[in-house]
Amino acid sequence: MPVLKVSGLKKSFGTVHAVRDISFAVEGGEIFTIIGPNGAGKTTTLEMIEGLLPPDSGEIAFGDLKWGRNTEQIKMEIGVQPQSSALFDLLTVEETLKLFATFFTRTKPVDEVLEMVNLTEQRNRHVRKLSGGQKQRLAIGLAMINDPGIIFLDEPTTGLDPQARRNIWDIILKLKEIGKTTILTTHYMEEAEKLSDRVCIVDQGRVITLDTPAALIDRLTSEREVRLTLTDGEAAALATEQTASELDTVTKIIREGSSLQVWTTHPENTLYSLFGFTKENGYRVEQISIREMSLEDVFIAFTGKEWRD
Ligand SMILES: Nc1ncnc2c1ncn2[C@@H]1O[C@H](COP(=O)(O)OP(=O)(O)OP(=O)(O)O)[C@@H](O)[C@H]1O
Repeated sequence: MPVLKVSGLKKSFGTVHAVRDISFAVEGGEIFTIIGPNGAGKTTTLEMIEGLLPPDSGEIAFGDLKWGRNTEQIKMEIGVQPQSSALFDLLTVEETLKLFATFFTRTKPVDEVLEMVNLTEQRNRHVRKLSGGQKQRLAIGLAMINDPGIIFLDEPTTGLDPQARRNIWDIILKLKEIGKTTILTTHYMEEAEKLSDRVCIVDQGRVITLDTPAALIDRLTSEREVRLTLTDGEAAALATEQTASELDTVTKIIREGSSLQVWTTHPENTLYSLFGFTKENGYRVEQISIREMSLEDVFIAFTGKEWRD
């Protein structure tokens, strides 16, 4: 049984349809990531699931538990990372954790939480003195203070530098190691690809597609981009372009000077044919590569939009 099942969620604000139709199920222990462009409805979806915002319609079930009927039990089972702007500047890290611990009957020892989010050394530091990354780690610590099974992290790495982002990734992976379920939203494609067991792409309030990062990428790999650069200049590249355009497996070619980008359904066969041609004509190939597909390509293919962080 999934630990969370969401069916047909809808939410409008006046005339804005923030969430039009969102359904998915999350299995225990997975890192489940919702990605989508600005305004796609990610935060609205999370807030409905977290019980902070009532949906206009749709169902949210944590196993057998539902908001309204089992509100107190659900609050014990989930951890929500507060916006770091909601932290109290004049409290220390430890005081903040202890304060949040008073909201719950069951709590994880503060020392363990400090250790998990790597803030043991900063335990006596005031919140206002923390770096952006440290504040975010504290916010994640607050989400785990009641030792929940399911943790919601809404864009935990937005605005952080690459090292601070990686520190947060380590915490998310540690949570997985100890069997927690994490539901994450992010703007960063690389992050979704690296961390997620499954990725749900949302756009305009709807689920566009949902699968493992590898499976999503596989769906696109029927076509690959082969790049080659010839040492013998533009004329050689032109002739090679002509040959490539006659191959059945080639769907698109872009030539810039002596470099070619060739999209093909069969990269190996295409390369054999092109190498045959260049060898026959005495052209030398300086560089060659087959580009790896990324989750970013999947996003563009499914939404028709360029990805911007
Ligand atoms: N309280 C609100 N009142 C009115 N409109 C809202 C409210 N909250 C969200 N919206 C609108 O609903 C849409 C979805 O917003 P939401 O914040 O859920 O998207 P998001 O995917 O989380 O975006 P971002 O990546 O920018 O955080 C947007 O058009 C937003 O302006």
